[in-house]
Amino acid sequence: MNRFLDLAEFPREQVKDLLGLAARLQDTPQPQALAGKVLGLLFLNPSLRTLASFQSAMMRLGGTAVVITPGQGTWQMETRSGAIMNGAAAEHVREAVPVLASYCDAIGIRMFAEGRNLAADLAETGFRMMADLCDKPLVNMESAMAHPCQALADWHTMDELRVPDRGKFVLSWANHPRALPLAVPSSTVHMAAMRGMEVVVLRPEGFALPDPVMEKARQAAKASGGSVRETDNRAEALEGAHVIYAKEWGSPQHYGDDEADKRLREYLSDWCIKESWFKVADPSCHFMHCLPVRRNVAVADEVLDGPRSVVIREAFNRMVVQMAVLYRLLRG
Ligand SMILES: CC(=O)N[C@@H](CCCN)C(=O)O
Ligand SMILES: NC(=O)OP(=O)(O)O
Repeated sequence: MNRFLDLAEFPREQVKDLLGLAARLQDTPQPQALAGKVLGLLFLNPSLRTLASFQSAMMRLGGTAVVITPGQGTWQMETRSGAIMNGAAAEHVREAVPVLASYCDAIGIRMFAEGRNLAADLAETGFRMMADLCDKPLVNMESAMAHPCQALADWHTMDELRVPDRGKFVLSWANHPRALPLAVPSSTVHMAAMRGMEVVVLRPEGFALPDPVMEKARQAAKASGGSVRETDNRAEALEGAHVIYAKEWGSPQHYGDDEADKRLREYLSDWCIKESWFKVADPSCHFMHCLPVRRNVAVADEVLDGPRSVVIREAFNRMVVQMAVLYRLLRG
């Protein structure tokens, strides 16, 4: 394994192997496994979990991490091809990425969707360009359409909680003041399908996930024996759910049109997940969210502070599974 860009690039057995390694590293620390290794982390967007969990994962395995945050102590970076660089950016990623890679044994890159052209973001044009600049093992720390480290951590979290492999997984749209990217919902729906679950995407009209995202998840479900469907019928979706996973995302129909997206959500303030949503769910039902989350807009305090919420465990498991990813990338 020399790239970790999308769970879809790995057969199910290899993902299971990574999860097994993560569990072993959790039980039996290996503080020298990556001694002398250097990980470079390039953040073109903000982070708490990804930043801190990669640094701590690397340190727990005896390695070290270099963090680059353009514009905050580092030169602002240009990403566009052919740009005339007479603005704020002093350096282009065409130089910055290979320079960083030359100091490091592996690189992580975070580069969110541009959010203007859906087809370009679906094709991962930005992240592909960055990946082509890097000749070292590479980790996707969230691109336009994928957040594989989050997906792997969420799979591990469900295994720990003994959520049935064939359990019902509801990915519910949640409200947010602005249109958020499709990376997490896309990766999440695919991960749950790959795990073999009965996946239901619950979302209001206008927020259906793009066809290629649903099709990719359906292919994964076909291989695993799971299923994927979408609905706007809340009661039917939540009935018997083993997991309710909340995520905010922008309307694919109005991609790049913030005003139209905003008008659509004027009437959607009741898409704030409350305890009452769990009434018809399975009694064991867990609540998941990748964080960060806006309290009482996307999810009510009573859910985040209640016993169903496993959001802190999910965040902790980012460090656990990333130790396995780094181990495989740097030691094989
Ligand atoms: C608030 C926000 O921008 N959320 C980002 C990051 C989520 C986790 N990395 C998103 O929705 O993709
Ligand atoms: N879940 C997640 O990736 O969080 P950050 O954006 O804080 O890294």
